[in-house]
Amino acid sequence: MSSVGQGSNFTSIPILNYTLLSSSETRPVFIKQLRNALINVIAFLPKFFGLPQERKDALRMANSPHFLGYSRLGVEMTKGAVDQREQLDFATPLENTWKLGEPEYLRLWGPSQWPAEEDLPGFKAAFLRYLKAVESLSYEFVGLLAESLGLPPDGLAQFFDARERMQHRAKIVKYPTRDTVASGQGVGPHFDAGFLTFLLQASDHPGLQVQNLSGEWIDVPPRPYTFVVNIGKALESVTQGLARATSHRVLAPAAGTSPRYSIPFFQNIAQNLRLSEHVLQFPAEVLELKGVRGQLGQTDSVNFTEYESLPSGEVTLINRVKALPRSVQTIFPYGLPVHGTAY
Ligand SMILES: O=C(O)CCC(=O)C(=O)O
Ligand SMILES: [Fe+2]
Repeated sequence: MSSVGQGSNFTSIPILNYTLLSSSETRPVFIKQLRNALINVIAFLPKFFGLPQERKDALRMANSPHFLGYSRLGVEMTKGAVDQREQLDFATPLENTWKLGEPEYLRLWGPSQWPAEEDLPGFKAAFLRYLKAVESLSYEFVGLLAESLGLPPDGLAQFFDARERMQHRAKIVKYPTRDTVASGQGVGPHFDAGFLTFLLQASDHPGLQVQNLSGEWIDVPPRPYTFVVNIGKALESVTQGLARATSHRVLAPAAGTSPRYSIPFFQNIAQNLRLSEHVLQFPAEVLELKGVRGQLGQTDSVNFTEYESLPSGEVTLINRVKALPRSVQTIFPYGLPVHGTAY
């Protein structure tokens, strides 16, 4: 498993071997289960995207107030420009408990739309296993991260509700080649929302890039059975910038090659937090590391800047509204619930 970000600037992506952290007998078992889960889900990607268009459209995101479902090529936008990708968003299992009068952002978590069993036997079961394994890894990582920043192992636990009341999101993504799409923007420059993203590059394609501390774009080549771990904007905020959010993008695969596939898992934080009310006390020697890093270059990504001022769930809703304007028109026919700064 690999990770971006380190004390000094980077021009290639550092690799972190999670298995070296094994201290108990259970970890190797967990790692084996995780690897099996990865192998099982990768095989479904061309199968799902190869379904007849009407079978995929039956799961359209506009059916879901939770923004979970299928988005056709050309409906999603980043920084106001169309992304050239097709995707199915789903999430860890959770019933929605929103009631009329409560904030709209509490509608964001709820059940997924899964492909019909007769269309793709085993799809739902394989992805539910995958979600469980990566969710568990993500919580372990948060504990390690807290320790690495000089906090107690549970020092970041206040940003999560009880596990059974949390929902984390994932999706499967297909990037067609430049032969068939209108631009080279697979997905434009952006930050992810919450704490950590575990991104599985599920085919052997270049295209993913991250911005280093000087603002240069660095390739992140896929390595079999590794995750790219992105730092989300909420984690940057609660760590007072010690962990800098990963600015990243995907370039469409070259003409004459084949489609690229990926599976990001986005670790959410609780929905009703105002991060400005949760100021962590880091040891002075850890805070000093920011000075060692020196002046940071500009990033091209501009989203999720509202964490300081708005409830965390609202920040996510603003992003969904900006990124998926067409789905929003159907989900909120009487007008948009929130208007964030334009990006
Ligand atoms: O497909 C990828 O490799 C990256 C996807 C991504 O950054 C996202 O959907 O947030
Ligand atoms: Fe991303």
